[in-house]
Amino acid sequence: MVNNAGVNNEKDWEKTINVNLTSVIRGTYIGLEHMSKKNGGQGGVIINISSLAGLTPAAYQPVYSASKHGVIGFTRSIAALASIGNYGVRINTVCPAFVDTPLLETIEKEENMGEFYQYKDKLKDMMKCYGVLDPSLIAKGMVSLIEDESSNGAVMKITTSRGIHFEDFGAHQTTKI
Ligand SMILES: NC(=O)C1=CN([C@@H]2O[C@H](COP(=O)(O)OP(=O)(O)OC[C@H]3O[C@@H](n4cnc5c(N)ncnc54)[C@H](O)[C@@H]3O)[C@@H](O)[C@H]2O)C=CC1
Ligand SMILES: CC/C=C\C[C@H](O)C(=O)/C=C/C=C/C=C\C=C\[C@@H](O)C/C=C\CCC(=O)O
Repeated sequence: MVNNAGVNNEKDWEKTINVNLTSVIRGTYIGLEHMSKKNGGQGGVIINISSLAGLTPAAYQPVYSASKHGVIGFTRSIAALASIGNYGVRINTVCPAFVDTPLLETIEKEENMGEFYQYKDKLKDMMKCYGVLDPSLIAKGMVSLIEDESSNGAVMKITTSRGIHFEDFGAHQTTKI
């Protein structure tokens, strides 16, 4: 199961939270209800789509970034639970940088960018600097996650400079305290 739907809308930012985060949580719970071996399901893989903006600050997309940070926190947590509870379901996050899809056109619209519309050229400069990925590379990353039985909870990043790779949260998968 892939929870992929997403919007970039800083003007209607509640919608961004609803679509990008609330729906991912709801979708994951529905998926687990059907897939978890605890419920008589056959197991499987759930992939939740976040973004590189879920790992770094995004100055002109603060709520988009918050929603994507939320996806990572929720997914890593529920993946840990799935492992402890022997659900037989692996759950992962994928964080692409810019990808060549209609989503990128939203930066040209005041109705999406709201007060951050004035910074649209800065976002375009970022795209020029970091490049724009072909969607096929995201599909390739997802297939490799589905095939890799050892990576429950892992956060995959996909960038033009480093290709498909993983965020390193350290051996204990947590922060220093
Ligand atoms: N394009 C990019 O640069 C990047 C995109 N992403 C994420 O990838 C995912 C896919 O986005 P893209 O294909 O790039 O954008 P897109 O705009 O081409 O596709 C988004 C899809 O979400 C669906 N959607 C939006 N609101 C919905 C709703 N309320 N109910 C059901 N479906 C809804 C749309 O119908 C559309 O099919 C999103 O979660 C996005 O945040 C992550 C990183 C980079
Ligand atoms: C603008 C349209 C809406 C969303 C696009 C997408 O979801 C998004 O947020 C894309 C972000 C792309 C970021 C690209 C580069 C970012 C660079 C640095 O800030 C990241 C720094 C470190 C990552 C290093 C790595 O592990 O590769």
